[in-house]
Amino acid sequence: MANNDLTRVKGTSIVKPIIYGNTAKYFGQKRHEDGHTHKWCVYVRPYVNEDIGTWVKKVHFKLHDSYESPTRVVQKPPFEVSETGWGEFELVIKIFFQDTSERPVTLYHVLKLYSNGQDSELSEKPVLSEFYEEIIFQDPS
Ligand SMILES: O=C(Nc1ccc(C(=O)N2CC(c3nccs3)C2)s1)[C@@H]1CCCN1
Repeated sequence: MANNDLTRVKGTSIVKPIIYGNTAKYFGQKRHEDGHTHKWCVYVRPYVNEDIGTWVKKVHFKLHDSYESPTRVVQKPPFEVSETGWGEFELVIKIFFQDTSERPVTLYHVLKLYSNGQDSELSEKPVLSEFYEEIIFQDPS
C-alpha cells in the first residue's frame, strides 16, 4: 500500500537490532606462500543476546571474486565467515529470514584490516569495525 500522504501507517512493526562488521588481526609478518598478512572474521550478530536463528534463516557473505567460492552461505548461527588476506575491500552481506514473505536485507561493509593507515599493519592489536543496524518488520504476519 503506497502511503503518499502524511498520515502515519497504522499497524505494528517489530524492530530487530543487529551488529555487523569485522575483526582482524595481523599475522605479525607476511605469509610467504600467499602473501597474506591478516586473519579476519566478518559477521552478523544480534545486538542483544538472543538466538538469531529464530528469525534469520541464512546469511550470504559475498567476498572479493579472487577468493575461492566468493559467495559464502552460512545456514545457521553464528553467522560469520573467517578468512585470511592482505587487503581491504567491500563485502556484500545478504540476510534471509525464516519468514520467507519478508524480503532479504542487503548490507555493505568495507573490510577493515588496518587501524590507521599502512603503518598500523605492524600493530599486534586486533582491529574492530562494526556497525549497528535495525531490521524492521512492518505488520509481521
Ligand atoms: O585489497 C584490495 N582488494 C583485495 C581483494 C582481495 C584481497 C585479498 O586479501 N585476497 C584475495 C585472497 C586470495 N589470495 C590468494 C588467492 S585468493 C586474499 S585484497 C583493494 C585493492 C586496493 C585497496 N584494497
